[in-house]
Amino acid sequence: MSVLVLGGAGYIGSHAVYQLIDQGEEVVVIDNLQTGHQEAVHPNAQFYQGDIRDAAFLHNVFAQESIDAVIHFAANSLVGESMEKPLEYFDNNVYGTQVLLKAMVEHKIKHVVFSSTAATYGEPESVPITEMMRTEPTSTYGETKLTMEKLMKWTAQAHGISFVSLRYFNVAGARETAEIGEDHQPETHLIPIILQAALGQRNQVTIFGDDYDTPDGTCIRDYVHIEDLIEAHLLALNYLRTGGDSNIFNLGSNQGFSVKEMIETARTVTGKEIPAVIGERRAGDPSILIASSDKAMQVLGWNPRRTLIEQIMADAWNWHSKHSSGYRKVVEK
Ligand SMILES: O=c1ccn([C@@H]2O[C@H](COP(=O)(O)OP(=O)(O)O[C@H]3O[C@H](CO)[C@@H](O)[C@H](O)[C@H]3O)[C@@H](O)[C@H]2O)c(=O)[nH]1
Repeated sequence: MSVLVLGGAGYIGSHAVYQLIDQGEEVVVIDNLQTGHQEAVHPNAQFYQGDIRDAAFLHNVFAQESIDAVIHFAANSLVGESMEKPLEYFDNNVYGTQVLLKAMVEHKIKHVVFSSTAATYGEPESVPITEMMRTEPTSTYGETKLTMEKLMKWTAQAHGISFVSLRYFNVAGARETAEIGEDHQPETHLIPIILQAALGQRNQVTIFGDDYDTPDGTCIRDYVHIEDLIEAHLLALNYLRTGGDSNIFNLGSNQGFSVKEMIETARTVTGKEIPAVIGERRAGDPSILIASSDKAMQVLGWNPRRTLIEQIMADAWNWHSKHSSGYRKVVEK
């Protein structure tokens, strides 16, 4: 049987495919290559280019392949962009998931691991954030992911499907062997931006606000190494295949670093100056997001091992310095 990875050419999906293949799984990848890069797809995966909103296309893939489980990463995921294009986000993320679930029901596929986000919580009442806390997204992106979780919950209940939703905090780093890494277009994520500045591809990093209620005034985030994060997906797959009930888990490292601390860490790791200036706050940014991942540790047996921020930064730098233009030829200044 194969695992179907939807969005397997994106940053997180491509890392999942590599680890699944390392573990001896047969992998089928679907990606529309809108935000993914074909070079990121593992050469041993069976690749289909197409869109999950295309019901006939999905039906053909399910009919051709022997699939027992799906890992669903296929979604637009930029908070800022989602505020400008809400309909596009609901269409791709929510409607796409509806089409997927319909195909799963038709083809009797019983398990799905879902890529969710800390953005489902919005501004937290307190940190660390547990899965029991209120979900009140402050962005369209977070709202679409929460809606996708709800679609899954009700469909799963009615049709005997089991799902695990994994709410990621700030995913960072790259595969240690550096075949694949983090490259978004346009780039809005902090670590790639810092490292592009270290490579001289940007003149500086703009810190989005230094007047938050945090020790140095800049936003605090919980950065989790992508390889640890993907290990949780493999554990979730095993959990579902062995009869585990539908469930939701946070994935973070239970520690927070400010934007200033991240820039300082990058200066140490890269040995580069990395000029930084203070800019305006970015709309929709909560001041502090830190996960409690205790539930994933207890129920799934998750054991994140790459929790040193210097190591996360060093692995990101390893990929960026070897692929200085990402998956493209031209990098925007
Ligand atoms: O040029 C930049 C880019 C980012 N930041 C700040 O750096 C922090 C991290 O930003 P970013 O890397 O864009 O991540 P988040 O906005 O925290 O969102 C990430 O983490 C969320 C979960 O917490 C996911 O849902 C999102 O998909 C993912 O982009 C935030 O405080 C930003 O304001 C800057 O100061 N300057």
